[in-house]
Amino acid sequence: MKVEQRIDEAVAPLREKIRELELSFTQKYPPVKFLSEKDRKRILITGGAGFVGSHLTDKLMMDGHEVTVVDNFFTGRKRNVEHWIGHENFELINHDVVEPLYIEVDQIYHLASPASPPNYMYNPIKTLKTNTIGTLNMLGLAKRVGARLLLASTSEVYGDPEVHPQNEEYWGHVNPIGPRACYDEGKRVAETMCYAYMKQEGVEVRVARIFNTFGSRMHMNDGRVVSNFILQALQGEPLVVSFSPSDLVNGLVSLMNSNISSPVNLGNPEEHTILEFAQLIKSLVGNRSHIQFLPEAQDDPQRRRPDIRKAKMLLGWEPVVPLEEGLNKTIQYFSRELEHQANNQYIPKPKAARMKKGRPRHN
Ligand SMILES: O=C(O)[C@H]1O[C@H](OP(=O)(O)OP(=O)(O)OC[C@H]2O[C@@H](n3ccc(=O)[nH]c3=O)[C@H](O)[C@@H]2O)[C@H](O)[C@@H](O)[C@@H]1O
Repeated sequence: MKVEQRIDEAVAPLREKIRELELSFTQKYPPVKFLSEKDRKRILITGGAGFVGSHLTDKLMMDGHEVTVVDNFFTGRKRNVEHWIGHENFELINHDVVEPLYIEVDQIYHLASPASPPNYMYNPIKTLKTNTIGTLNMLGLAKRVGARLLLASTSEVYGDPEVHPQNEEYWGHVNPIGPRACYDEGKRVAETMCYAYMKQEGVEVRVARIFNTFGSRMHMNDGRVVSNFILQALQGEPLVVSFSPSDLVNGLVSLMNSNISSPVNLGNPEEHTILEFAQLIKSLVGNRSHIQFLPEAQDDPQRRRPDIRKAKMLLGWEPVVPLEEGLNKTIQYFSRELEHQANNQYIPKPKAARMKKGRPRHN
C-alpha cells in the first residue's frame, strides 16, 4: 500500500469526527414564527420545565413570543426544554416562586406546583408554600408590572364531589385536614388570592381548572393512574388497580387571551372506570400483566367528570385528541424513557394506584 493511501485511511475517521463535531455546534431549534414588536409578548411560565409547562413553552415559542421559564426543578426537568436553550427568545431561570421575583413581563402562566399525589404529599408544607406564597408573589409581580396572570388550578378544588358532572358553579367537597388537603386547599386559596388581587388591585386574572392530563414528558413515577398502568404494563408487572397536553395547551392559551375572568374547567368529559383504563392500556401495550385490586386510598375522589359547556361556549374549546392516540403517544414516550433509564441502570418503581372495583373515576 502506498504511503499516501495509508495516511488517507488513518485520517478518514478523524475527518468524520471533525464533521460530527461541527454539526453538533450548529444549534437547531424548532421553527419559530416571526411576530412584530406589537404582537410579540414577554411571557413568564412558572413551572415551565414541567410536563404541561414544557408543552406550553413549545407552543408559545413557536408562536413567536419571548418566553421566560422559571422552575425549581422539583418535578420539572431541564431536558423538557433543553431544545430551546440558547434561542434568543428563550430564557431559563432556576428559581423557586416561594421567593419574590422581579422581572418585566406581559403575561404570566402560573403553573408551578407539584401536581401528582405522591409528589405533592411528599412535602405537604412545601406544596402549601408554593401554592400560597408562590401565588402571592406571582400576583404581586402581575400587579407591579400590569401583567395578566393565568392560574393553573385543578379539578381537585371540587374534592370528592357530591354533584356529577362538576360545573364551575360547584363549590366542592374537600377534607381540609386530609392527606390531599395541602394541594386541594392550596389551590383553593390560590384561586381566592387571584380574585382578591382582581377586586382590590385590578389585576387581570384567568383561572383554568385542569382535569387529569397525560402525555409525553409526564414523569414516569408521576403516580397517577395512566402513568402507573403504562409503566406496570411495559415492565410486565401487575396493573394495580384523561386528556392530551396539546389539547390542554390550546385551552390555556385561548383562556389567557379571552375576556373570561371566572374559573373555566378544561378536561375531557369522556368518562371511564379505572378498570376500563387498565384493560385498554393492557391491550395497547399488549402484554400479559394481570389486574390486581387494592383497597382505595384515603380521600381519593370516587368520581369526576368535567362539565365543559362553559369552555365550549365561551372559548370554542373542546379536547380533540382521541383517547387511544393520547395513550399510544404516552406509551411510546415511556418506552423510550425506560430504554434510556435501563442504559443508566435505573428503573423507577411505580407507586400503587388504588381503585375500587368497577367504579368510575375522573377521565
Ligand atoms: O400586607 C398588606 O397590607 C398589603 O399586602 C399587599 O401589598 P404588598 O405586601 O406591598 O405586596 P404586593 O405588591 O401585593 O406583592 C405581593 C408579594 O409579591 C412579591 N413580588 C412583588 C412584586 C414583584 O415584582 N415580584 C414579587 O415577587 C413580593 O414578595 C410581595 O411580597 C397588598 O397588595 C396590599 O393591598 C396590602 O395592603
